[in-house]
Amino acid sequence: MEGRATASVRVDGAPTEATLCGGELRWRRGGAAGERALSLEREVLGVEARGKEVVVRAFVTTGAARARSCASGAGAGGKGAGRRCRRDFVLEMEDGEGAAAAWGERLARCLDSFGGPKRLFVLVNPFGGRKCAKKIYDMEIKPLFEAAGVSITVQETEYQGHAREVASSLDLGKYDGIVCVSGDGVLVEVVSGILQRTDWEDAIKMPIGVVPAGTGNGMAKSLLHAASETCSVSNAVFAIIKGLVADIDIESEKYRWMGSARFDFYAVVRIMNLRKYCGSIQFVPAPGYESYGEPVKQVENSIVESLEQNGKSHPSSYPGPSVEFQASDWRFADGPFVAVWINNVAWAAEDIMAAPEAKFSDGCMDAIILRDCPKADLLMKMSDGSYVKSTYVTYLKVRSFKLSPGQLVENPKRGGIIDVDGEFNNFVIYSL
Ligand SMILES: Nc1ncnc2c1ncn2[C@@H]1O[C@H](COP(=O)(O)OP(=O)(O)OP(=O)(O)O)[C@@H](O)[C@H]1O
Repeated sequence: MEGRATASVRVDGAPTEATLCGGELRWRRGGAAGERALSLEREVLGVEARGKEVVVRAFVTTGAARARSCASGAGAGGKGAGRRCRRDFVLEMEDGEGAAAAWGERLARCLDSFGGPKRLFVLVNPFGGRKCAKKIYDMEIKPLFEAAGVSITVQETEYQGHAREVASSLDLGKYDGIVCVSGDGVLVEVVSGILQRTDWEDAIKMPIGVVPAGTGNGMAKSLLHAASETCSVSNAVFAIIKGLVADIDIESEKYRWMGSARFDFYAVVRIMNLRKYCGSIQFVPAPGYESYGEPVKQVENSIVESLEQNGKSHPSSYPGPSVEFQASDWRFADGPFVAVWINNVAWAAEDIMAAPEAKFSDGCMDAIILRDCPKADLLMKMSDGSYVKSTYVTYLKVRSFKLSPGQLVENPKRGGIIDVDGEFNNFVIYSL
């Protein structure tokens, strides 16, 4: 961080002194307005010298949220800030163009030191959610990237599976990150595409961001919630520009949680409508959960074979998880079940906290097993995750999981639905 610098400036025509110190830009405002402080890291997107003026492009917290964060000592624009809005501040340098250019460079160097992305590849799914991702991109996302001086290459997805194809062949050397303006489905496709690449071990290091523009947006909600941010389009874009998400220690563990299953790092297995289904589950419990279920005497060969098959269709792509579990590690539970969910992020959608104990990097999947439950009881308590305390719910962490779905109890001719983030499956195994 550079040392303290001061300059005589005019703001809104009034003379004052600007100070840059410790990553904060301050100046005194006229009348009772007092001092204005901008945190370059948490509030400034970009800066431009224009003649005698330095234009500071900011994304500041507003009203009550700002007052609260200052009063609590969190500093302007600190974590947990509420609504933000775009605002330009113009500092007119008393010493003319040379001073403006020097201050512009000084501020730009400080912003660069935070390491935000300079070149992003953005995938927009025009069919996600309420089909307004394109409009969201034009109205809310593009202006923020432009203010931050980020160079953008945009690609609209044209059909299902397109994002996977693009990610599998994209020239990653040209970009600092991939951003999905979509729901979770396109994000999953991007990760799958990257894992199909022959250079997947390097490619998986590419930062991937998501801006919520789908129906559920569970991953965007989970990431922003973990960073104590409200789930919104602008907060997601700001987090991408500022690398705030990386601050919460996802970066170092990215490979682990993304590589945790071949097809999904965020997987929800659902049997909907509170009907009861036969079937069974087998799992390797995480440490501390060994008492759940019953011991399995002999692991079916199919489990081992299926896990070993992971990745074999593309010899040089991601080979799938290596499995070293012994037969004695496996346990089982038989149905009937109302629902079986496997998650490794907390939020399944913006308003459904499916797995309140899920952590990005704990090396486990969270299994939620519902044997029976009054429907109203379940729906009411899902928004805050407290439904897992219900006596009808079993919640445990597992290292490996197999679901063998059965038929509907009331109608053996009908099976349930297995949903892996929107894609139907007949038979599912997840392993870490
Ligand atoms: N142009 C397109 N036409 C049809 N389908 C598309 C197109 N582009 C992408 N898709 C598909 O749309 C599906 C859903 O996308 P996405 O996840 O963005 O939104 P969502 O399903 O509304 O949100 P969520 O997954 O959070 O519930 C993906 O499977 C993707 O392959």
